[in-house]
Amino acid sequence: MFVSVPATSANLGPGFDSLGLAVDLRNQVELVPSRFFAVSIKGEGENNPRLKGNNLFVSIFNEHYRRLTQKRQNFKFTFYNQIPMSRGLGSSSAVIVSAISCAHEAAGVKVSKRRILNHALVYESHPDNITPAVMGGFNAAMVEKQKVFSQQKHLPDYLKAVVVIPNKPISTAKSRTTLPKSYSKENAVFNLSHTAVTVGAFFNEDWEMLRLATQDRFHQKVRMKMLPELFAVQKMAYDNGALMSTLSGSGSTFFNMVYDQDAKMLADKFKAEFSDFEIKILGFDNDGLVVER
Ligand SMILES: Nc1ncnc2c1ncn2[C@@H]1O[C@H](COP(=O)(O)OP(=O)(O)OP(=O)(O)O)[C@@H](O)[C@H]1O
Ligand SMILES: N[C@@H](CCO)C(=O)O
Repeated sequence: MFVSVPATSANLGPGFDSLGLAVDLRNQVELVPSRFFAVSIKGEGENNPRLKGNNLFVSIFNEHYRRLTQKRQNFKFTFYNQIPMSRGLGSSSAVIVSAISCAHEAAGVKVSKRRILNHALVYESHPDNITPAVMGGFNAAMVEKQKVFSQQKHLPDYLKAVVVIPNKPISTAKSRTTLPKSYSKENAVFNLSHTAVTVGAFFNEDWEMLRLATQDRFHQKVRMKMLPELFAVQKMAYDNGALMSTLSGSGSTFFNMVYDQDAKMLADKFKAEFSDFEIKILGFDNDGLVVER
């Protein structure tokens, strides 16, 4: 059995802890019952010995498998990872969502995507990455009484993401501690109004509106100062036709959305200027969590 989950870009500028979308880059895990516990990793993380032991996936999987079956059973897990770790592309959400889904599959218990999402909230308290990871597409999400409520919009093929992935990781947990404890009314109204128009622009496919609407006053500047080249990345994106250019999650990746025909030109400019960073052109993912039995 295979379970796969896409990478995600969260916040999308002003929509802190609420907005996110899924891109076409996946972590896949294969699960086979086995006499002995075994982990094999291909791709991202394959040289990280910490991931071979009791990693985040295995601990969440075991917790749910035991809850569902009251049994202990060994499995062989093979991970095919494409999502870079701690770079703001939702690697932790992909792991959390795939572990919960795999545990239900292995236990033979049917489960809806909505229920998986609500379980995922226990491990990641903000819903902006886990929601597109499960549902695919663009999502606006909120939490009420420990449940996620969200609205989804599929994204068209004629839009592409050009992602700039720095060689430096940023831990979400650590980066959240650097954010202000409170915001002025003026800045709160700024982010609230820009988030509202961003959501409207996605739903109405008014892509040109995103340039103005996706500005933020809550988190981006503070975080970008940790890697000041990101200011130049954002300027280059806007100078070369980007529809939006935002810090992806807590960083360090920068997410740039463009029309298909502008993607290669922008990617080439980034490659020429930021040779230490990885540049990828990605489509959007409208499927979210996929299980293949
Ligand atoms: N493939 C993986 N296998 C096991 N654990 C992983 C994997 N990918 C990520 N993790 C865990 O998630 C942590 C990274 O989570 P973090 O929230 O800091 O980054 P992110 O999810 O990539 O970024 P963001 O939340 O900003 O999108 C890693 O330190 C590791 O514990
Ligand atoms: N909304 C989260 C996304 C990263 O997981 C943050 O900005 O910290």
